Amino acid sequence: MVSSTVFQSPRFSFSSATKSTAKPITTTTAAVHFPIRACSSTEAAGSIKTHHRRPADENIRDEARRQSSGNHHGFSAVYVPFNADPSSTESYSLDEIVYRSRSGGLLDVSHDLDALKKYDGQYWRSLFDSRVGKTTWPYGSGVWSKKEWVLPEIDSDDIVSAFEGNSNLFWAERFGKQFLGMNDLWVKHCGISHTGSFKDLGMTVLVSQVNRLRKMNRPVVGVGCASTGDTSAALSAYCAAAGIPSIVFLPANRISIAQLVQPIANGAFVLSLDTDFDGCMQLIREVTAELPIYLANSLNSLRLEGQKTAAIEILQQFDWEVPDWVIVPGGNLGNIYAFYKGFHMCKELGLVDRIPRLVCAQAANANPLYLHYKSGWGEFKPVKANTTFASAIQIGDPVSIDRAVYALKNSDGIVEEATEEELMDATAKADSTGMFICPHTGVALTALFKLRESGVIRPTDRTVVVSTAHGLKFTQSKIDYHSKDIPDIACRFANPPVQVKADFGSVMDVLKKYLLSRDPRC
Ligand SMILES: Cc1ncc(COP(=O)(O)O)c(C=O)c1O
Ligand SMILES: N[C@@H](CCOP(=O)(O)O)C(=O)O
Repeated sequence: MVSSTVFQSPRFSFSSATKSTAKPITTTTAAVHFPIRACSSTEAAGSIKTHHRRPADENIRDEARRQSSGNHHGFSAVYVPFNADPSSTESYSLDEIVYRSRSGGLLDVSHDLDALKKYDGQYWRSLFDSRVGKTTWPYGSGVWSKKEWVLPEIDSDDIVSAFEGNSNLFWAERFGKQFLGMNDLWVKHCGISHTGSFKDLGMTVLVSQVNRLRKMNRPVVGVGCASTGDTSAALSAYCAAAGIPSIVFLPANRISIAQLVQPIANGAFVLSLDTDFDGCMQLIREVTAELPIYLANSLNSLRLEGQKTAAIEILQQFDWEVPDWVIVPGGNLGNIYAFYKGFHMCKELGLVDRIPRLVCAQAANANPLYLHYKSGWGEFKPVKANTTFASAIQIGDPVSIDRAVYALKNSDGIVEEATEEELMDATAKADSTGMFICPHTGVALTALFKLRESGVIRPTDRTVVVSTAHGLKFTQSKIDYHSKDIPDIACRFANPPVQVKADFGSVMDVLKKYLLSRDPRC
């Protein structure tokens, strides 16, 4: 007999290749200068075997410092107004503390592409491939393995990293076949990461730059963010690792316990505010304009430099073949632009010859981008975001709206939405095939279901769904679903535990019934 009371049972503790003519970049691996040329990854791996272990009293940061060859290649980046008129000359050093352009618009980190183009696509592919899976500082990180494209001028010694990135690209074989008739469906597990979400990719870059600014005696006493949970978790962890004070503004009672406890445990100064995320965002912007607190939300374009590496990684994991679709759940809308930027840079610099079509997926309860798209990109109107199980994207007035629109227009993109029932059903279906995804990934999967049903995405299209956070951060939503404890939602795929008397006969009866129901011959 199935009963929701079994969730109190102690057994179910639910209740609680062309060679470049330019001089090669010298990168350090284990103990020697390792000139990376346009070589295959096998060649690179072969060289590693000859390396000696570093001296016992030296750590990997010391080793990188000793071997540092500096940035002799002239790679550089500056802030420029986002989507600026080509005639604009406005730009700022990344060592300035600036989040907005003179006209109040967004900024973008602009790389010296001419310098990067001195090396061809094969060169960059080989360089990036040669760094995967190593422990060399800082290239062991999936973000810093692309350092020349991220923050080319930062000293490796200033980098704060947990060797984030290099996340699993999972072939969703059974889910794709059973529910979607798809053969080439993949999930990029960005949530399998240091603090359990893709925010680590951006935060390693932002906190590293803050570390550099503080060493330069710039007025940065702490770093602050507004958060629906994941940004604050990443910020507090990276700041704690570097000994930098972090301050987080959280909307009271709107984030999961697992997310709340992360900044608390990492020693952040946590303000729980009686407002929603948009209210917190407004407050942190006002506060960072007055106090020496550096803004860590994705309004700060530094973050997106790290996040864009997930797109590069996807290409790399497909051996530099381009997928047809990439689906990303969207809230404050920095990430969809970060993906666009990563793909676009790879095309611009000759690593690939096209970019995938992007889909941004929103919860119907917090869908300002979807409404904007449906209006034919008319006038953008923020909304009051309602409660959603996808709580990290409960955002009504996204700061990166202009970036998202740009990314979608330039990738022949689509915006979809998911109701609460759709996103929870999609999550349960995915989990039933061995995943354990967060509700935001459920939003992205719902978009995929809809685009498959309408025939826009074809059965053979290579499709990547970006999973943005670890499912373990959102267990309460799964408990509610599998308890069938959600008003107005049928919870059709719930799988509650069965309460059964602790005697052999009762257990056998239940098991026989179950096995019969599962026997394909019956
Ligand atoms: C788990 C999760 N998924 C998706 C998003 C959306 O990312 P973005 O705000 O960059 O659109 C966020 C944060 O907003 C998040 O925390
Ligand atoms: N989901 C985010 C919301 C803030 O987004 P950000 O990318 O602008 O920091 C969070 O986890 O706080």
